[in-house]
Amino acid sequence: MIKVGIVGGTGYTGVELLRLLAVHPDVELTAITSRKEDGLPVADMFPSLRGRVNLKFSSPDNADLTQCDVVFFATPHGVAMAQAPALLKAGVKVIDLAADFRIQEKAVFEKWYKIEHTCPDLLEHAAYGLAELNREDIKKANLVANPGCYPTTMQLGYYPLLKNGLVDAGSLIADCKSGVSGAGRKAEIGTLFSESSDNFKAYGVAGHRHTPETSAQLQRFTSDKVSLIFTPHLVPMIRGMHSTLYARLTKDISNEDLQKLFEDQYKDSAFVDVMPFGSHPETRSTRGSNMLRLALHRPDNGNTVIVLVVQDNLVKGASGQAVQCMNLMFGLEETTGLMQIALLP
Ligand SMILES: NC(=O)C1=CN([C@@H]2O[C@H](COP(=O)(O)OP(=O)(O)OC[C@H]3O[C@@H](n4cnc5c(N)ncnc54)[C@H](OP(=O)(O)O)[C@@H]3O)[C@@H](O)[C@H]2O)C=CC1
Ligand SMILES: CC(=O)N[C@@H](CCC(=O)OP(=O)(O)O)C(=O)O
Repeated sequence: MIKVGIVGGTGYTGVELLRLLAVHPDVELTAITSRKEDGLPVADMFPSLRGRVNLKFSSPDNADLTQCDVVFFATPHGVAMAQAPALLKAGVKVIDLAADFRIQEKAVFEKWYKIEHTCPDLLEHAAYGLAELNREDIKKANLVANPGCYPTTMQLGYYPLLKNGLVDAGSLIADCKSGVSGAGRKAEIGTLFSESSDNFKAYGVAGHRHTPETSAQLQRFTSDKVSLIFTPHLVPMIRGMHSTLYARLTKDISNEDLQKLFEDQYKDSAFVDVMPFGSHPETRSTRGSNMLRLALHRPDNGNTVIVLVVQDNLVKGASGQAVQCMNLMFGLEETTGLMQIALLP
């Protein structure tokens, strides 16, 4: 059994890890931390876990995480980098759900996150945790940087187009929407019920930290210069993400061939569903599951291709993706413990 520790067990991605790992056949939950709830039984805070998780929260200072085989950091940016060096030295694998190891260039990370990077020497050793595009690196890694939720949709949607040189890499526009749980469980005015329900707005239009993360990864897929305009929006729902990705085709290709290209690309990826051409994927078809669904469109058969992508921001966009990486790091079947079907309605 893999002994698992979770730092940040009271947040949304933390409790989502607990939901998935409590029924994972190869996992023994070993330590779950919270600074505020030290000593509280986990199931007292989350009754959905009664009878499934018998541990208590412990303070991060007291938890002996070195007894774990792997530690997930479901914490704000900057927390994992403080503890990862010692854990790695003790032979513990680390999966960070925050951005500490996502961006290879220290200066770029510090510019966008406004935090000094305290272990830049580890950046080159971190595998970027998007299994569909980086499976072999993740299998060998001791340190994994789990991607941001929006970047997951943008990369999986744009990858086949860029890799095959079909679109102008300088013409990428991503119009993305997230449910409110994407902002985490901490109290903030913008995520109060009376602020975010029955309301809709864009944010971060002038610049969002997922742009440098996504651009750097997309640039790996093409020698052409990538230019990405990314606009996130907050939608009045709890879970779910919908990304509408636009690009200009530069090659003559039929819709059938375009569709086949995507189907071939993801035929061995259990968590990417390429829907029939012209479909309209719904966020609820992914709710609670690790599945990302996408569909291609081409209005008036013109030279604009649109990729619609949906996922659950807390599963494929965060905790499910992290478990997928853990499976690969420990030589398990990638899908172990992750085959839940989405909740309807
Ligand atoms: N929500 C989402 O959809 C996604 C989130 N992410 C990323 O995952 C990470 C976690 O997000 P989310 O679960 O939403 O966040 P939450 O705000 O819901 O939870 C944060 C957790 O971290 C703990 N924590 C906060 N500060 C510290 C600290 N200094 N040391 C140790 N523990 C700390 C908190 O518990 P306590 O205060 O009790 O210690 C809490 O359990 C973030 O980096 C986020 O950007 C990534 C993809 C999607
Ligand atoms: C709705 C909402 O606020 N979403 C978050 C993104 C959540 C995420 O993916 O987080 P990290 O990349 O920060 O880990 C945001 O835009 O900041």
